[in-house]
Amino acid sequence: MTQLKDGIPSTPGKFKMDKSPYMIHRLRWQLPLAKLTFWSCLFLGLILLFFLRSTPSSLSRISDSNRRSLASTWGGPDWEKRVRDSSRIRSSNGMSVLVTGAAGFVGTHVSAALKRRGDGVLGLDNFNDYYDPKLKRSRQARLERSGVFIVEGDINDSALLKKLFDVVAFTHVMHLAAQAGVRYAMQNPGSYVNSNIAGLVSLFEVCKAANPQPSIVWASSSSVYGLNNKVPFSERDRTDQPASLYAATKKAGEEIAHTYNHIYGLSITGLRFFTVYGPWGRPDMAYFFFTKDILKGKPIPIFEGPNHGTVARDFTYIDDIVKGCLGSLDTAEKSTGSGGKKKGPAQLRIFNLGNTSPVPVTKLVSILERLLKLKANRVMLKMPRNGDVQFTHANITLAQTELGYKPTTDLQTGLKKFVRWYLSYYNNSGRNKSVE
Ligand SMILES: O=C(O)[C@H]1O[C@H](OP(=O)(O)OP(=O)(O)OC[C@H]2O[C@@H](n3ccc(=O)[nH]c3=O)[C@H](O)[C@@H]2O)[C@H](O)[C@@H](O)[C@@H]1O
Repeated sequence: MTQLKDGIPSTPGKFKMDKSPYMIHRLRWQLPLAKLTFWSCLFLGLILLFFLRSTPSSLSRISDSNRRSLASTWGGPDWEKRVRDSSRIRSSNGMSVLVTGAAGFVGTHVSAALKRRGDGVLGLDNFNDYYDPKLKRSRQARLERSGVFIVEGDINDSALLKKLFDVVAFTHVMHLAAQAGVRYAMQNPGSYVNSNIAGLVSLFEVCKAANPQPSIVWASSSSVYGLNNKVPFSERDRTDQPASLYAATKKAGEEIAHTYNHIYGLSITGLRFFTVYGPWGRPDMAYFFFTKDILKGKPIPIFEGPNHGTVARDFTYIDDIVKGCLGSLDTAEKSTGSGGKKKGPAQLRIFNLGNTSPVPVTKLVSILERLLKLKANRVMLKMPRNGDVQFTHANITLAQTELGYKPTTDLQTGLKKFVRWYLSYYNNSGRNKSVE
């Protein structure tokens, strides 16, 4: 590209006069053939340059992430032993669970909880840099101390997934690997398609072919309710008006789950998480970066709806979500297929996992101010049209009945635990101070 750029003549003024069709006509006949060929090549080159430059940057980002995943190494007797040891069940009636996205926020908590109660747990994570990978490495170190091995690899790597199922007959898959974040979908759409659609299909393909087939629980999102304004959101409400590409990929995931259940007899449970927060959380989420910016004295952009309308979220504490995930795994029926063939109807479920108590974002900031003993520099902004919805509110009756799901942590209590963790993680440990 640089070469083409460098090839632009230093006297581009010559081209300016070409605006007149008459001049073009005259030049075509007057210039020697060689000159004409030269200018034609240059013109074509410029078109090519323009085309290359206008290619969405997201595509180059996809290939970046592919390159990263290709760089991952796996295999060999030592590696297989670690995989087997980590997946070994240590309690009666325990399960052997492959947790994708194990170095992520929800993945790390679910993996730890499963391990604590004696289930076999193997993590899988590609450690991408959507947010600071150092935080993911810290979560990994914690999990490793409790005996959970995280395989470094991508859910789009079918060979790796097949290998994992060759080494271990997983009874369950907890699929939490995804490209998260509502607003980032406008910057990097390809990443959402790559992880939330292609990655999901890649995982289902391997699960469907496995013998025995595992039962699958996976993370959908409250964002599938999109522009639905019937509150509280019930699983029966319409979900065909997503407000972001992120939501659309999660909704697509729900439909893809239906087909794999229908054709191959895979037992699949989708969980619609409602704005999960807590210790070891995601730095891209508002409660996390508000905390960071209040501490730094930086402005806090707070979105408001039309006519200064309140923007609110059904913030749900991580420990409650973990209980919902474990309840889903525990009540998941077996898949009915084997070797890629369906033998009978299989379970297909969707649950809301929320807190049933929406809180305005302004209130979230007030709680943080009290906990941090600092005044936030609030900047009220009209909610940008970048995928956000004005409010979320879960009806959790179904999860209550079927999973025994009962959230117990209010936002004040949950944020207190988050702030305590945040201060100890970033302030007390010098090695983490650089985290942005
Ligand atoms: O419930 C979900 O399914 C989704 O929850 C969150 O999405 P969101 O609720 O938008 O969470 P945040 O990005 O933390 O935003 C929380 C609230 O703060 C507001 N906000 C965000 C950013 C900002 O600069 N200012 C601001 O007021 C948002 O409008 C929203 O009401 C997660 O980021 C998604 O990955 C997840 O799927």
